[in-house]
Amino acid sequence: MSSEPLNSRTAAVIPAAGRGVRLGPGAPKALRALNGTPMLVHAVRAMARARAVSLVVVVAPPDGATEVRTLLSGWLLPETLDGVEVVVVPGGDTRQDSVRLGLAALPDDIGTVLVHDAARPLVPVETVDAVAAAVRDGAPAVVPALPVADTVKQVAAAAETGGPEPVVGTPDRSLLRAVQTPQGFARGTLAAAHEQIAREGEGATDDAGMVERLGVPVVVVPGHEEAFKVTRPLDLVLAEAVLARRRITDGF
Ligand SMILES: Nc1ccn([C@@H]2O[C@H](COP(=O)(O)OP(=O)(O)OP(=O)(O)O)[C@@H](O)[C@H]2O)c(=O)n1
Ligand SMILES: C[C@](O)(CO)[C@H](O)COP(=O)(O)O
Repeated sequence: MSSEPLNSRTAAVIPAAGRGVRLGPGAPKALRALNGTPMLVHAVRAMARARAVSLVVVVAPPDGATEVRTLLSGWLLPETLDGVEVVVVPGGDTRQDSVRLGLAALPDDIGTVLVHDAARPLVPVETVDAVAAAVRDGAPAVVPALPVADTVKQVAAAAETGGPEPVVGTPDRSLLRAVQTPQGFARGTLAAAHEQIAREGEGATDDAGMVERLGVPVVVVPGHEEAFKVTRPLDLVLAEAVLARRRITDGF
């Protein structure tokens, strides 16, 4: 069982401080529009719609917190947020730093934390609810994930030759999962994982990976195809197509 008090609240931390280098030149990725609405606004709405979430901490580019605050106050009218509070703090040089800075902004009564990439703006609310429920049911760390569709090859550590890379193995695909966000945590577990990683000076590309290094169990719940990460230009095309379909089928 989780050691979090039963009456504690759930917050979502949204790291949104990345540049979006792989997306190509332009504004920071989280501020770029999808069908006219900034990606970050979609992401905040996705978190605020979740039953459990009562606070959203947006981690803005290090020098962009004021701009992001202004942008969000224009897009997110309080009456559309159903009482969910939105706070903006400046981020850091890496995703890991940004999440740590977001965690530092949480009030004491937050016991469950969902960490969600601004770059996954279209995650369905059912996925967010499932992650939050699994944490509140006692799992200290929960990741949504999908089976891997491609066969995956492991290659040798980068050679300097620039020639073809030698394959050293083919992991059993049925045991692999592609993980998404939001990843959900008992707050104490996530804070301890970030503290350990910062002390050891190591890096990790996701928060659950840090928790694994603590030796704390991480569990997987089903992810969703629409929770994909907008990383490269083609992902923008897919995201806008999903939004256009939602407008027809769901009316938003
Ligand atoms: N210093 C950073 C770097 C990344 N992120 C956030 O982490 C999430 C996942 O990162 P990714 O998709 O890799 O975004 P970028 O770092 O912006 O992309 P790229 O690597 O292409 O520059 C994004 O919401 C991004 O804004 C962050 O908050 N702070
Ligand atoms: C957290 C994450 O989205 C899980 O898939 C991913 O690890 C972020 O990685 P990136 O290198 O910042 O794209």
